[in-house]
Amino acid sequence: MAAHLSIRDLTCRFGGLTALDHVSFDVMPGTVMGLIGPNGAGKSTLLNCLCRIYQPSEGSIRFEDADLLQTRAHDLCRAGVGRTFQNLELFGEMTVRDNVLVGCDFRLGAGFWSDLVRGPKTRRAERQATELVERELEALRLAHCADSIVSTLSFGEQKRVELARALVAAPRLLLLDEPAAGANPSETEQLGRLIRHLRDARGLTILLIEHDMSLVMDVSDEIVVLNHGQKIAQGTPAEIGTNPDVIEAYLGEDLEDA
Ligand SMILES: Nc1ncnc2c1ncn2[C@@H]1O[C@H](COP(=O)(O)OP(=O)(O)OP(=O)(O)O)[C@@H](O)[C@H]1O
Repeated sequence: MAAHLSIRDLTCRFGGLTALDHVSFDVMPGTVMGLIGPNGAGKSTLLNCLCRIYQPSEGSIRFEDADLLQTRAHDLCRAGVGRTFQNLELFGEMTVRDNVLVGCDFRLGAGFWSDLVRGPKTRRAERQATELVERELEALRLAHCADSIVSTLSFGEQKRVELARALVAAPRLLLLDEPAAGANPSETEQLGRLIRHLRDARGLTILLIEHDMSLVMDVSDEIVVLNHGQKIAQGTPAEIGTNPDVIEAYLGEDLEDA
């Protein structure tokens, strides 16, 4: 089976600092790849290269048939790549429903002239968007608070709003940037179930960047470990949990208990 996401020799330098050093790995369709590493390992840099925020110095990133390095940041959604953010990037004073509706923007635009006069195409697109949003709110157990102002919700609910907004755009690759940061243990457990559901029921390919080792070990099919910008290991959670190089890199953190 061909890889869904293929990263080859990805290298990113900031002046004299090599934040990513010839990192290569593949993510297979419909699997969860965990990306871990101690602070400063290069995880965010890799995500920023994927999201076209940083321009790597060398290497390639292919997703399906596309060269992602030729894709502009604002076209990633159209290319099938969705993401959530480490620090929630929501419109705090808007309702849950309106926040999620924002995610439909590219998918259902009817065109400038139709939108201007609110023609039939635009009205059809609006109906479709409403249906999509309601479906996603239901799926993510947010229907009960659809009309609530986002900033009044719990942290876990806000995380689900962000996820719903990414999902209405029907991504095929989902990038999750520390989704468990700030979540309590029960929210993290729910998140794990949700990630597995997105993989198993929707067939999404997921790249999960996460510090919470219990979540990564729980949901990942495979894990890539970075340290000082280099890939030091790749394998199943069981292999990674007992890998001496990984344990060495995480000295002080108990991987086996995670
Ligand atoms: N825009 C930048 N300019 C200069 N250096 C940067 C920049 N972004 C990241 N770095 C450096 O690159 C290295 C990797 O950082 P990065 O944020 O990718 O690590 P990380 O694994 O995400 O760490 P953390 O888990 O702490 O978020 C660090 O030494 C960091 O200081």
